[in-house]
Amino acid sequence: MPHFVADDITGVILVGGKSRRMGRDKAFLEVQGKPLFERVLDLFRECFAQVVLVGDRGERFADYPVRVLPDLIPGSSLGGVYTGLSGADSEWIFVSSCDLPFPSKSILQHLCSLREGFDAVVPKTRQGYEPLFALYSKRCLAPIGELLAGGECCAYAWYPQAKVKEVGPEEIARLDPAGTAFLNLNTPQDVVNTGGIT
Ligand SMILES: Nc1nc2c(ncn2[C@@H]2O[C@H](COP(=O)(O)OP(=O)(O)OP(=O)(O)O)[C@@H](O)[C@H]2O)c(=O)[nH]1
Repeated sequence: MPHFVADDITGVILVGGKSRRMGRDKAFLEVQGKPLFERVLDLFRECFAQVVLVGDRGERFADYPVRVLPDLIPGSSLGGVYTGLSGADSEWIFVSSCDLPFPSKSILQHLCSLREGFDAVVPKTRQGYEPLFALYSKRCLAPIGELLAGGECCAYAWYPQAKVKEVGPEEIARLDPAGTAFLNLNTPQDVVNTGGIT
């Protein structure tokens, strides 16, 4: 029997977007011999009973036995969160972007343990919110949908309309002493800076 962190949460990996700064599809950028999105996929499969990808050009993932949901509202990562929430069978989803080389299981577990009484659980480091490695319930659909319908796509502009639990910098630092959990790769220089990446 697998020991999931939670079998009532769907893991949602965002694989849309343009990868303009990277100049090539970030999802398939290899880190230590494995495509970036697959590193998150492996973690999510270990943690959650269901995992889906959200993004366009689903045929890119034909070799993987995973469901791909096309964006309902294309053009932003928040639209991807909205699609994940709409399409998931479960009340809760855990969202990750596909460009985190070192997604943290400790942070994931901690966030999941705090959801009781909240609509979303979101890390907040000294750099600000990390909405693309966070937990959302379907109660977030309405405020996110309203924001997107108004043409806005700021990932956290809807927080005042929901009960959002913030997990602050001290807690995050304790769970991620190396400080790599939210490192994401946006440019070829980011890849060089990270080192050890082929
Ligand atoms: N499903 C979906 N995911 C998206 C969309 N835009 C961005 N993402 C995802 O959100 C995460 C962060 O993406 P960004 O780095 O902000 O944007 P990007 O378009 O991938 O890259 P740039 O073109 O360089 O800004 C990545 O996992 C992307 O795959 C979108 O419109 N739909």
